[in-house]
Amino acid sequence: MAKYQIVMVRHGESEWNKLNKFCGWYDADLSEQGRNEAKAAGVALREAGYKFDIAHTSVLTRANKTLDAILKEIGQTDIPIQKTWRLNERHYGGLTGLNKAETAAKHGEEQVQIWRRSFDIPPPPMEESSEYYKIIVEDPRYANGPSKAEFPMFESLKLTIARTLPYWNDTIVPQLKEGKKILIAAHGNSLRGIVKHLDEMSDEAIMGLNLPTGIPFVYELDENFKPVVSMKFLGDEETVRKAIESVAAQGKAK
Ligand SMILES: O=C(O)[C@H](O)COP(=O)(O)O
Repeated sequence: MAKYQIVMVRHGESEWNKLNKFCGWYDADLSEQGRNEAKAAGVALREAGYKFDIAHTSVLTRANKTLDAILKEIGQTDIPIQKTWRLNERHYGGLTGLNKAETAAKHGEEQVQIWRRSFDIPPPPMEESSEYYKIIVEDPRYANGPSKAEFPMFESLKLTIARTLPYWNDTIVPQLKEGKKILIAAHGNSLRGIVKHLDEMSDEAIMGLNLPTGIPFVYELDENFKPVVSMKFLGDEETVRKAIESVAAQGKAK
């Protein structure tokens, strides 16, 4: 029997999703479509009657704004919001800012698929000479963490999970145990990490999972935090399928 329930949502389309660029820790804003998706996510949650006690999000604007739009739509802008770098998108290293289709044309679709979806093969590191290096490393939102030693220059999904899971275990699970109703607004790969953990997906199986932007999904968990209901999307099947396929297709050479 389900004891706990938690809702998660990947941010709406960002300006860099729209341009099909590897984004990672670059702080791209929502696109107009992304703002609409965030609002629609709020409408879906409102219509399904969801209410929350607390929300968690990354320190990146696209996730924060998605959360704000949802809370506005469900009339809950006053609930506590906890922001953490641990829910950030994976750091895309030296790929940050590159167009995914152009990268596939240059290095091959297979290589891009490995960079995007392999469990433990990381992208190349972000060099200090990158135009994004300082913008990210010196961003004041990281003043309280990650520490210099923890600050990533690239991340595989495995490395992403290694910094996301402690937050799940030490912050989110205790709140669920207290009976809190929780919403997480985060990113494709930080959420894939949580999904992999909850559904005990193999390193191979997780490669096939793409999360759509802006469509909330629900987990119902038993007393041992094992899913009774897994990844139930609040959207019609066809819309969800198409949104997932379009994320998967981002790595195809045109
Ligand atoms: O950081 C990014 O580029 C995306 O938000 C996630 O990208 P991916 O689907 O290529 O992993």
